[in-house]
Amino acid sequence: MNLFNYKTHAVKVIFGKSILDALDEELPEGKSNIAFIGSGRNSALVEKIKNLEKVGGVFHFDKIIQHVPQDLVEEAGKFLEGKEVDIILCLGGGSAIGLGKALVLNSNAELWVVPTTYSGSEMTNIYGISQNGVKTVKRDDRVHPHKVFYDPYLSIGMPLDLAVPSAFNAMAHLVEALYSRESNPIVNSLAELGLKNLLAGLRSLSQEKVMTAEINEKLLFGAYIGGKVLCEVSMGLHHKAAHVLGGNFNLEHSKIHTLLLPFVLKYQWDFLTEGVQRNFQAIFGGPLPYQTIRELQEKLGAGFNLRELGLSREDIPKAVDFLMQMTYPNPAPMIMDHLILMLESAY
Ligand SMILES: NC(=O)C1=CN([C@@H]2O[C@H](COP(=O)(O)OP(=O)(O)OC[C@H]3O[C@@H](n4cnc5c(N)ncnc54)[C@H](O)[C@@H]3O)[C@@H](O)[C@H]2O)C=CC1
Ligand SMILES: O=C(O)/C=C\C(=O)CC(=O)O
Repeated sequence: MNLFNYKTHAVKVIFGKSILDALDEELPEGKSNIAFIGSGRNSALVEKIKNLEKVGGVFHFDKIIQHVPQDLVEEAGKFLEGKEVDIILCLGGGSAIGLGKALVLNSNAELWVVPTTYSGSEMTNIYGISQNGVKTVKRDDRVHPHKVFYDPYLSIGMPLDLAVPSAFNAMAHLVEALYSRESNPIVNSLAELGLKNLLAGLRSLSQEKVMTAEINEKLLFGAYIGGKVLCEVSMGLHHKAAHVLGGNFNLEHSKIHTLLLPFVLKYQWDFLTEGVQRNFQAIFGGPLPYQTIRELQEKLGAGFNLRELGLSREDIPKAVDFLMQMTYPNPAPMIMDHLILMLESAY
């Protein structure tokens, strides 16, 4: 008998329906006022939402900045002051969703999310706000979205240099869930399912070289499960390293996740149990899954290195210092020289 704890969150997921049809069905009777958080790229859609029968007013805040600066939260808060908002509707990537999460902390509105990348933030109770160059990441169940809408046609025009790294960001959540100390049979099965969908989507993309609704559906499904497991179990070295390199050295979020993924999995490999190794091998279809991942990244034009992402070589020991100061469960021991070697090879 396996003994485990499993905490999950109440959220309604509407997968595969056009966002306008889905909103029409999900909005309560009467007239709802909506705070729409999403970039100006969505103005045409906002006009269509305004025309839905069950919509009262739509207040569109269109300034989105990665890592959610505190000043931006205050600016958006002022914009919404005095407006009776029933629903905060975020449409965009992790940055738009992050701003919506910060706003819902001071609001009685429900948080509804339409993700257009694969960050997975729409399925988590995690939020981050940055101030004076420092990003603070917390968990709070009040920021977990109430409803999530996945519309594969909406983000079909996503450029591949955004889609590919973002899909590897989702893969990182699933990979770390598979070896998380808190994992359990439910999270394990979910992680396998998510990885199979992401791999199928990425392999099709590497052949077809163009995003289709079918590929986007697979990637969105993998991202949905990726966000869910990110919320449900603790993450290890990979996420801490991405947090340090992204937050403290300002490297782009999804690209740093992409780069770290094979290097960190290699670092962990010998410390994974045989059962976990076999699980990875079965999912990725080869003896060394970290190699399979890197080869797939190269085929997709995402075989990045730390130098081109903007880190200077002298910053490697500084980054490792930050990592050594953090405490978190991880399969492989944190050994300073080994971590430096890992980042040197990623450089
Ligand atoms: N709280 C959580 O659970 C999580 C939070 N995050 C946070 O989310 C942020 C990163 O989110 P990402 O989604 O990677 O990037 P992002 O939200 O910063 O978007 C990157 C760029 O792509 C554009 N974009 C978004 N969707 C598009 C589409 N379909 N077509 C064309 N352009 C599009 C955006 O306007 C932006 O310019 C980071 O701050 C990260 O820390 C990421 C994962 C989980
Ligand atoms: O940094 C945040 O806003 C919160 C969590 C994440 O970004 C998770 C991740 O590293 O993808």
